[in-house]
Amino acid sequence: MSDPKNENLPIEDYALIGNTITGALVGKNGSIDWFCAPRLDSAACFAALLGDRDNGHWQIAPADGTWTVRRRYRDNTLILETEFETSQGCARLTDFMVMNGHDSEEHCRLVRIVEGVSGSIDMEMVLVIRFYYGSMVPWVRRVGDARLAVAGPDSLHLTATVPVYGHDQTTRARFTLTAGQREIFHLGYQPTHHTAYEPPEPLAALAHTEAWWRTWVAQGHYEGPWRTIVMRSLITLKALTCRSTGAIAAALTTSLPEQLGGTRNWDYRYCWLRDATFTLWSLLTTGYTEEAVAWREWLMRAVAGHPADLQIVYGVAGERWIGEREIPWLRGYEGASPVRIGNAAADQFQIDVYGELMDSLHLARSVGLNPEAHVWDIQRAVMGFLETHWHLPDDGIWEMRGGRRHFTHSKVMAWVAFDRAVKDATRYGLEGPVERWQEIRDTIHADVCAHGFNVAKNSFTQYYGSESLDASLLMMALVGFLPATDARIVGTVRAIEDELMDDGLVLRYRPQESNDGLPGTEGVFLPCSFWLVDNLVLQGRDSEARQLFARLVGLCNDVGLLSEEYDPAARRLVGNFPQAFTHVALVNSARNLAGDGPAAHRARNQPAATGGAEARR
Ligand SMILES: OC[C@H]1O[C@H](O[C@H]2O[C@H](CO)[C@@H](O)[C@H](O)[C@H]2O)[C@H](O)[C@@H](O)[C@@H]1O
Repeated sequence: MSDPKNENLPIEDYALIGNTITGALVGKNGSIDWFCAPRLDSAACFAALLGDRDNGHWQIAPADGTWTVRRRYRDNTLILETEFETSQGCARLTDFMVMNGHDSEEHCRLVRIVEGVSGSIDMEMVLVIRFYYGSMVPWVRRVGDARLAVAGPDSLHLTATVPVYGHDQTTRARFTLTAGQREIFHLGYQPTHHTAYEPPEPLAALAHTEAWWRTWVAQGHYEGPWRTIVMRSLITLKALTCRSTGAIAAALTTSLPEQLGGTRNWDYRYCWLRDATFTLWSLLTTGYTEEAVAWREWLMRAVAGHPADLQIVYGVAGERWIGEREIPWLRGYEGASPVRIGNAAADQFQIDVYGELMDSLHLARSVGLNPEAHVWDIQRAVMGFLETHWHLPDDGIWEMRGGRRHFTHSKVMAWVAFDRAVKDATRYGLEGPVERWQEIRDTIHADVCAHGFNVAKNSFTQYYGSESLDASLLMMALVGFLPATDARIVGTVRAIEDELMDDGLVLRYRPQESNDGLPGTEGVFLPCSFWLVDNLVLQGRDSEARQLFARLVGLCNDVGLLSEEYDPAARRLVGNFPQAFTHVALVNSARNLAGDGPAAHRARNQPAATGGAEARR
């Protein structure tokens, strides 16, 4: 039953389950092909997603291998139900990770309940555990009714209501399900040195987990249009937050390729200041304040130290060392290699993160989440660093590896940092130097308008003096740098529509024009496509905005999930999955379309529209 062809499933065939410390991807074939434990940035013990079946997976499905599948999440939860319809009848598989308030970050429990719905179906379970990213075969032994798999520091306990047997470094079970019959499998991770293990009572855990998610959802106040898809995005964002540390990861996976068969394969299981602040915007403005407080505490711990040592990305507990390396024994998703863990972007200098940081703390204050006094002290220290560094070239929002430049978007975000510093100091009576910040803010504005705008193209461009376009410029109006109706912004949006789109969706930039230091190319970037929706809304191009939004929502898979990018030629999702950045952008656009989103909120902060005469050069 387990796929003998060893082919990877399409990315859109996966659904997410998780416990807000780690998560797993369940395929439409009932196979869990990606699972890192105990944290989402720990080593994977199922890594078939990035290699072969033998790199670790756990499949429960009808034995004859031919079925049709329907899937859904139980309403407002992260509990997945997969129904297999076969010639023998129908079976329902319910998958979830136990939400247990008392669980430490070192434990994690996966439960799979399979029920006969009709007929009498032969079922099979195949469990291949390979610790350390698919490389380590564990020693498996019986402990009472359970099987215990151990490899060094990691162990997994399997309990099942049907007999299991070991063969060829695989644990298997075969059983027949009749209508109304229920069988339960449970797999728990814990560090090997924790000798005592207590499996949960699965049905009580199911009820508790369902109630946990419903209670969480009920805390929010999003009632606008597209509620189903927006709530699924918010639940996905919550699943990517780390309950124990407050961090917010960019995605669940590493190395799902930006181009099928390509080398642009990166590890996203970390906390980017940029992605996390964006996520915060979505959660905070839909009523989820607890996550904002937890993230702010995470942030203050992570950035503690000299402002010059601030990184753009950290491990989920704030670890600074997340050095990038390749995993040569994994062949890569559909052969896209290398598979990388860690991320060298941690050593980059990216000016936009200062703007995102100041903007998110500004938002937190504006919704009444008044931070402790030391938060402003850290912000002032960060601003002191930015005063002497904003004018330097940097690596930019897209983390290009082709050398530092004066990226226009980076300078705009430096403007945001000074703008929000001035506003916070003025509104809340906080210590300045306000006048100096005002001066620098105005200097940066003039600098961007003088050097980032290309008269011939009637557009802002990727970096000072360049001819190239870049979708990050769509943020200029969204952060309030200029009004969306300013002639220069209108020109930039038009230029992006004319030159930076593929099949009606937005590319980040054209790699061949932008020297990003990498071979190959990539798909269209879904967050940027949502940013275009936001700009269209702000320019009053409502029906075009709605049309584009509907197209983007249509790219969600059957359970409402999106990755980072989309390949219009192959008509497939590409890049890491599910991706916070994309789901944030979806939530923001839905709210912007309803007239109550961040774009409108930030637009209220911006200077009056001008014809842009001062920008001519
Ligand atoms: O495409 C090259 C870069 O891709 C990754 O960065 C992207 O993902 C980050 C996390 O979502 C996001 O913050 C960034 O803006 C994106 O460009 C990767 O992490 C980089 O190492 C890589 O150079």
